Amino acid sequence: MTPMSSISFFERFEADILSGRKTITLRDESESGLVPGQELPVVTFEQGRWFCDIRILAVTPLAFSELDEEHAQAENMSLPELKLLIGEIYPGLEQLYLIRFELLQG
Ligand SMILES: CC(=O)Nc1ccn([C@@H]2O[C@H](CO)[C@@H](O)[C@H]2O)c(=O)n1
Repeated sequence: MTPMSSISFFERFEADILSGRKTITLRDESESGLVPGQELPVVTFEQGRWFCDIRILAVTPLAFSELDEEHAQAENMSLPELKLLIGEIYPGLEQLYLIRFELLQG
């Protein structure tokens, strides 16, 4: 599988990522090949516009049913909001991957 050379986020999460309020993302298997220690550029999903670089800290399988308050807090939202959002992005998908990351400075 070709390694991912960038990761995209919906533009509406840009401010949360840049402020350090959002430190995880939940993705499907197609984006689970990231490796701890890997540094990569972050672009908007809508325009492909670069807005920061991140370092991957961990990639862990996580079932939708295991989502808890701690995950929601790391997403800077409530648990019901997070579950609704995941259900919209990945309808019916149980097997998610939790990707922890840190923001790299300038
Ligand atoms: C193409 C594609 O899937 N793009 C995605 C997928 C997910 N996410 C965010 O990650 C968290 C958990 O899913 C939530 O904050 C989501 O909004 C995102 O920004 N962009």
